[in-house]
Amino acid sequence: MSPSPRASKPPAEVGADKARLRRSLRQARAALAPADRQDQSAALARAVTDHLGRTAVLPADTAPRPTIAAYLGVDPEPDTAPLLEELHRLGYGVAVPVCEPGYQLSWTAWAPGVPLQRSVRAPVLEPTGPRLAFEDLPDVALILVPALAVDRAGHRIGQGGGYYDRFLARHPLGHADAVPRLGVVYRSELLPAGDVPTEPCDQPLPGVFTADGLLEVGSLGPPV
Ligand SMILES: Nc1nc2c(c(=O)[nH]1)N(C=O)[C@@H](CNc1ccc(C(=O)N[C@@H](CCC(=O)O)C(=O)O)cc1)CN2
Ligand SMILES: Nc1ncnc2c1ncn2[C@@H]1O[C@H](COP(=O)(O)OP(=O)(O)OP(=O)(O)O)[C@@H](O)[C@H]1O
Repeated sequence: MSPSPRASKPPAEVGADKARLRRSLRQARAALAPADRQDQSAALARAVTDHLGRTAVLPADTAPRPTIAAYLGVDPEPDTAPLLEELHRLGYGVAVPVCEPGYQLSWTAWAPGVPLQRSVRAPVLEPTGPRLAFEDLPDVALILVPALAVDRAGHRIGQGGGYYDRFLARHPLGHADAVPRLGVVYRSELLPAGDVPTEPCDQPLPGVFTADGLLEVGSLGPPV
């Protein structure tokens, strides 16, 4: 009997499919005009802060606002600097990831002007300040997840380290302690459902921000 088209592929084949898709997504991302990237980054910042304004249960004015677990976008990723600055201005705590051995993430506080250094493990910038376990961040309201693309089923493909899959697997969606997590991509990186190859360890996202706003997976349109 021939395998059904929906039968799961061997892991090595999925890995090769992901590597191919990553290559073409990186090329397409690098080919976006800088002005387009900048416009979309500004619109992404508005999309995230609009969403928080609608959904966050804000404590009294005197209390600190919750923490947003964000990241520092590195060219040609969406530039998250305008977003991080606005979150800080609004009084949110902002934390960004630090790459640790074994593809683990720790977290460190970000504020405008904090000293940054290039990670020894990945081509990203990280604040030099004290590192915290995620569990020690105060009151995290949202995890913003970097991605090269997200499909309309909520499947994400990232840079290939598996950092976020490992991290999110510690607080899987549906568990009582799961913190909301939403992807961040350029418009062209929101793909038809099924276009992102998946492995069992991939952590799905319940939604994704583009420059057009938040798309929740339940409302991402008909299956393709
Ligand atoms: N801004 C940002 N920070 C992040 C992530 C991210 O995706 N974006 N990560 C998300 O997990 C972690 C870092 N992981 C990364 C792993 C690899 C590459 C990367 O670009 N690697 C190679 C490509 C190698 C190849 O061609 O296969 C490179 O040097 O270009 C980037 C980030 C934590 N911090
Ligand atoms: N929970 C996990 N435990 C062990 N290995 C894992 C886990 N999650 C992912 N991996 C492994 O990490 C590698 C990279 O995973 P994947 O291709 O999904 O990366 P990615 O999501 O694109 O990267 P990133 O999260 O760093 O942006 C794969 O070999 C995958 O099997």
